[in-house]
Amino acid sequence: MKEIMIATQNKGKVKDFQSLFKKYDIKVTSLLDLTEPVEEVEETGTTFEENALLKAETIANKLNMPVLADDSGLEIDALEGRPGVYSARYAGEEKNDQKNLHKVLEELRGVPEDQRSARFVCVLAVSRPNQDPIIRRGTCEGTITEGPIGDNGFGYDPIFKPENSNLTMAQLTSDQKNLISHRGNALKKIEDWVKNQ
Ligand SMILES: O=P(O)(O)OP(=O)(O)OP(=O)(O)OC[C@H]1O[C@@H](n2cnc3c(O)ncnc32)[C@H](O)[C@@H]1O
Ligand SMILES: [Mg+2]
Repeated sequence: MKEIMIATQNKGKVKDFQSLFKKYDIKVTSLLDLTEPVEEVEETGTTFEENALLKAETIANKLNMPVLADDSGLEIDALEGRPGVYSARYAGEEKNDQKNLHKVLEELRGVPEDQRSARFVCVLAVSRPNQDPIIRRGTCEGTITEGPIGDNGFGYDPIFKPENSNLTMAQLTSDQKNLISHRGNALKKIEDWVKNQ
């Protein structure tokens, strides 16, 4: 079976990719599968594109093989785009999903529904030896709920209601999420590369 290495340490992303890659018959491996753990790549960029490329290139050079990286986050209009590229560490260095989403809810307290618009963003970067990288962005528009609902997914899924849905992302199955998600939309744009693996 073909394999793709994803330069991530995030279990939620790995699960999303496992279900996204099912139809291509591709096995997903990630940094969590390596016998010798690699140090986390410092995300020093100010854009999703910069950080995705940084993660892909660093790990591709280290492992000397093609690598796919994902940099993603939540942009909230009422917060001028925050948490944005800082989504993973919004409430502190320890990267706690619960603390992050409660910080967002607190900051949006009292903001009416029609001003709670937001989008998930996912930038995928492919780095491969001796070839130019591929960088593509996918988004998913929606609104922020007033409290967390649902147990599926990860990160900000329990407080994000995709447009045209009465359910939060955390109430969808992983297949339902992937059909409409930022990650699914970005992956469609690199499908040619995926099929050639
Ligand atoms: O860098 P890697 O190792 O891939 O893992 P990470 O968790 O640090 O990932 P990012 O730097 O890309 O930060 C993205 C954060 O945005 C949030 N996020 C991204 N995709 C999401 C999704 O599909 N559902 C909910 N939250 C998501 C979540 O909080 C992530 O921790
Ligand atoms: Mg990260």
